[in-house]
Amino acid sequence: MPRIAYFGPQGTFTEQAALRFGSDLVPAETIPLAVAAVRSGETEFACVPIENSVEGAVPATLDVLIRDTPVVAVAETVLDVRFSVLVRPGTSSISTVASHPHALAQTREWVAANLPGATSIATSSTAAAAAAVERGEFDAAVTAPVAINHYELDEYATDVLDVADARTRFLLLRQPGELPQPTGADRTSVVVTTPNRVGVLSELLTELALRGINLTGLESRPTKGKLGTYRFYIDVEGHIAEPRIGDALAALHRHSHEIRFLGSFPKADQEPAEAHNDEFAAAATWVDAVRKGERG
Ligand SMILES: O=C(O)C(=O)C[C@]1(C(=O)O)C=C[C@@H](O)C=C1
Repeated sequence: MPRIAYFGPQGTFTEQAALRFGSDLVPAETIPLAVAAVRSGETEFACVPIENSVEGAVPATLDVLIRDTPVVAVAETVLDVRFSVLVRPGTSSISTVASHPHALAQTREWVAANLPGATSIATSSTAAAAAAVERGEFDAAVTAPVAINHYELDEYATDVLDVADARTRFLLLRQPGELPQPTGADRTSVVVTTPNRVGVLSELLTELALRGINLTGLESRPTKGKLGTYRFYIDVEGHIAEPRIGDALAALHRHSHEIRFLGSFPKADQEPAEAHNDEFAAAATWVDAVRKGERG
């Protein structure tokens, strides 16, 4: 049974996501530590959050994907996000509310309306906030609903959320190896650093558009070097095994200083991509025949 390091401690949303991939779970205190477990070979996989429909990309995950030796995503899953507010039994007044910054951001209006005057405090994860409340450090924690099973706390409120239908997407990462088979509904992810000149980003995107490739995500993060220099994280529909995707990635390689492949894997929604692969295959067959002098 492969071991999966996950962004913990026990009771995080990420633990819920990781349980969809396996049951031999190893909690890590931070996202970098979860990924470090894969890089060192301590676990085969790591499960980490990558983006939330309300708060956007998870910067800690973007940053760790580009550091050190490569890791690639082999699967993803999407969880509906709904928070619980947990308190120590007998709590009568709440003046501090702790949670992961993404969770605090998604419940800001609820906290302002229901716990006026309470101070929000950021913790490393939602479950770390529950543990801190249990220890008496804060009055309340904004957590995943499953956290109630792991900590000696009471539910003060459930189904807490400012924006309905919030979702978080999680990746299952491992060291590079054999790629998952294409399914017809895949996502491919790369990160590139480009030369700093006019139009370079539009050139990258044009390479995708010309091949009928649907962009599903574009994020930038500072290179942490010179001010104003960025890396671009590009997600597209399709699998590197498809000629048009392979061709587009080769074009991105030509346009960039650095490129790192972050995986081709089945999309959680399994909605087939509009691939036009038959047209690309027919065109390649025609070029091949022309080269051989068999067609005009
Ligand atoms: O702290 C957790 O429970 C997590 O799994 C992290 C995380 C996130 O990074 O966005 C996951 C889902 C929620 O949006 C809030 C926090």
